[in-house]
Amino acid sequence: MNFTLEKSKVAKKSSIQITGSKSESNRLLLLQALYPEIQLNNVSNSDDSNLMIKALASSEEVVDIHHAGTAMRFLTAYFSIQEGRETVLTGSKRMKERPIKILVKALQTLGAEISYIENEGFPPIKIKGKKLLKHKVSLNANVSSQYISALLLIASKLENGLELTLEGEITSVPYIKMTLALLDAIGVTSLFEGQVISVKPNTKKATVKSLTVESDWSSASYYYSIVALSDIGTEIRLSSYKSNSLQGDSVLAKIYKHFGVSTVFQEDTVVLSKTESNEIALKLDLRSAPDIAQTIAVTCFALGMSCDLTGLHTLKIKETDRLVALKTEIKKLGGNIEITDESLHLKPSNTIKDYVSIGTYHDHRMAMAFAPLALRVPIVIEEAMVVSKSYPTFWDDLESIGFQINK
Ligand SMILES: O=C(O)C1=C[C@@H](OP(=O)(O)O)[C@@H](O)[C@H](O)C1
Ligand SMILES: C=C(OP(=O)(O)O)C(=O)O
Repeated sequence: MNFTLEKSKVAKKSSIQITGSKSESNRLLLLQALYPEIQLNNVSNSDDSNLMIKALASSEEVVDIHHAGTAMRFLTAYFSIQEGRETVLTGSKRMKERPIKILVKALQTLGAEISYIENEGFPPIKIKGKKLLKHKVSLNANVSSQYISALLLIASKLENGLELTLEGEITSVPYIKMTLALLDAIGVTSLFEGQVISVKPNTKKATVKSLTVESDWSSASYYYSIVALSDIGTEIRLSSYKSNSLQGDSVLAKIYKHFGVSTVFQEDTVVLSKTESNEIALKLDLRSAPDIAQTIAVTCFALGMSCDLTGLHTLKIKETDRLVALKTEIKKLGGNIEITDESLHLKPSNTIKDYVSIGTYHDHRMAMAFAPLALRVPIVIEEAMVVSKSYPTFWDDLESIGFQINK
């Protein structure tokens, strides 16, 4: 269903409760399957986390994880060590286009039995779970960090642990560090030095009984954009966040200073407020925070700023080719935008066309990144419920702060 967002204005002060990080939740859900004594609080209510919960509880042969990339990658590793179990792991049409060969090859090197059902290198795959006896493997680290996290998550349950050698430039590094920090939190020892990560085997129980997931910073990005496009003095409070986050997207606090958004932590609440800003151009390398590229590009466009974003090589294999999708939709709005295989360049423009119908391409972040434009012009968001992949209550939350949405 398409939603029309009339030109809106947000309340001067408002509060939003976002649920747990999808990335932290999907890691911890897998770790909970390996260490059942762990209890989790504030787990993400996203479709992707619900699919992860369902998949881990399923005893069916076919497990369908729809659009959930982390679930696809993490479960490939998980089912590889479920001795005696045969699983077919499949997903949506787009999932069948998202590469998985680097991970499958690494698992096969460790001894896993995995075969391709349709196209070599892509889901669906058939996994015969068994004990993996090898512990050393090298893999290309420049395509997706999810392959590395997947291996690290099962590493402590391998007989000799794991020694991973990362080849090439390591992409999305904070997500790898998040995985290692969560392993550390349950008592698993690891070391990340240069291009090598090693994880010790662990036959003991987890050293903690319960863990609380921090709320999702990628979801917070849309409120950063909303505050950036609002009047000076506008304030939005988001809970439950930490200043020492494991999520790389918490770099938003630093980045949005360029747009006049200040971030203050008050206990577990983060307070965003709009202040003066005179910046007219932004240059950023986003290889550590790819999921906020769409939000930032749209904020710059709305503010009539020029922007050069680099380090975007992973965007082509996400829910859609996000570089092409951004170019197509920003051009429809009247923007002057160019892209390469790893970058995006936006020239300043001072008009935005109204009632443009924004295509979302089965990508939650296309819908959410363009929504703040309703603070400038009326806009239509196609297939608006795609947001449920990471943030099911997004539209209700936007209405609660003043957005006028015709559903
Ligand atoms: O490990 C994770 O939770 C994620 C890693 C990133 O993927 P890449 O490493 O493929 O860039 C990110 O884009 C994705 O949304 C979540
Ligand atoms: C890329 C994303 O998710 P995934 O790779 O897990 O599908 C995302 O949430 O932006």
